Amino acid sequence: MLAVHFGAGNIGRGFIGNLLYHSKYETCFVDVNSEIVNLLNEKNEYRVVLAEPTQEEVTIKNVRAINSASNPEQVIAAIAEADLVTTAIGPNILPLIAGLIADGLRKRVEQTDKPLNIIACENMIGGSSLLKEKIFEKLTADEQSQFEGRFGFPDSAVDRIVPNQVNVDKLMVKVEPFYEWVVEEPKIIGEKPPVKGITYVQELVPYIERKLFTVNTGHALAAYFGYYFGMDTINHAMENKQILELVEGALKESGAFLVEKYGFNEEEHNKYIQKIIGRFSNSYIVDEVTRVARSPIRKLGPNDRLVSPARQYQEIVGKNPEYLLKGIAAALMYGFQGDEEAVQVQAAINEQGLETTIEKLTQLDGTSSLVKGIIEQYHQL
Ligand SMILES: NC(=O)C1=CN([C@@H]2O[C@H](COP(=O)(O)OP(=O)(O)OC[C@H]3O[C@@H](n4cnc5c(N)ncnc54)[C@H](O)[C@@H]3O)[C@@H](O)[C@H]2O)C=CC1
Ligand SMILES: O=P(O)(O)OC[C@H]1O[C@](O)(CO)[C@@H](O)[C@@H]1O
Repeated sequence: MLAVHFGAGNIGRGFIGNLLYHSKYETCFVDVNSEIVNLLNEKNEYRVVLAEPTQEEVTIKNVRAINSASNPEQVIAAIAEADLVTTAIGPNILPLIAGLIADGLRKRVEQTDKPLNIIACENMIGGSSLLKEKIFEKLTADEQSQFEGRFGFPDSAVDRIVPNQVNVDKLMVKVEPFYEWVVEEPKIIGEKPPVKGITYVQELVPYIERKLFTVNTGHALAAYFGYYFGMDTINHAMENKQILELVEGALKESGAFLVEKYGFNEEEHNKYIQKIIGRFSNSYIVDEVTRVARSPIRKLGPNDRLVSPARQYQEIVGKNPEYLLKGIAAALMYGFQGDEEAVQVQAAINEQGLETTIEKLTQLDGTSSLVKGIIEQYHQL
């Protein structure tokens, strides 16, 4: 079985590639980083090390790679033959690979009528659906109806913390032991990809909201408050009592609406929160706050990990959240010069003012109590 995976980065090698290998796939990575592509083709294997006391190590074999910038025709040929296509490249990059995938699918229909599933493994709601939309924009109406029944784009939720790392062995990747990959079954076309480690569910939304608004909300808050209080890494931030309380406070707020909305068991959900806080505090992982805080414009978006839980808390619980709004304020203050989006946010606040910037980024109404609450928290910080 052949899997074509876009993005040979942390999640690509450390998580998805790992599961694909253990499920007997040959994995063809597609990336634009020529160093990583060349190394993968030279070695055809790499190591994954677990960030825990045992430092257990596995060797992932049966891998190769294609540089899509220089060899797009090879990517097209690989998609035409693939049994599964996956991505872990970042939400902002998905639209950029849509044309190449569309060409691959065109070639495939000339060669075979075998169905294919394309699964985006990104930190976002509806990643595969977005990729489908962008691919379908490239197609004629006839192609759209032909592709509709043949290619599935099930959405998915992926959870595994893999920090940025510089290792002597450049292919080696250190990952936390925990992982979860949930895929929506109804949108699969043909047989379910037999990947050991995928949990197939009938309805993904509760899983992805629980994950995004707990793991990613808490992580982002640890990063934004960590940066605000001058911390370098997430586990150092979590050692700070004040930050721990702020993160726990926000997760109790997101938990309150998640439990109400989806009927999760409250006690189980509290255990889930504590488990996640434990994962953030893993001292075997050196995860810089600037990685977890990256791309604040994306993270301040209306459907992302900060604004969506704040809005849903207000709608479902019936009052303004406190910690989530404080977290949004901390994200607005994030001024790391090495992050282009952080620089843009600071410039927007200086040039257009706080309220207009909040409105533009979050798409919340400037007169709403949520925006007023964010402004109040911003001035208190
Ligand atoms: N690192 C983590 O702990 C987690 C990350 N994620 C999500 O997984 C996705 C990937 O994140 P990471 O692996 O951490 O990022 P990363 O930066 O380590 O890897 C991304 C890879 O995509 C490649 N890439 C960029 N543009 C490309 C293009 N046009 N075509 C092909 N490849 C391209 C890059 O060269 C890089 O190797 C993101 O959506 C992230 O939110 C999800 C869960 C956990
Ligand atoms: O990858 P994003 O969306 O920038 O979010 C940052 C953080 O969220 C996580 O992916 C957790 O799932 C972190 O490991 C991580 O990097």
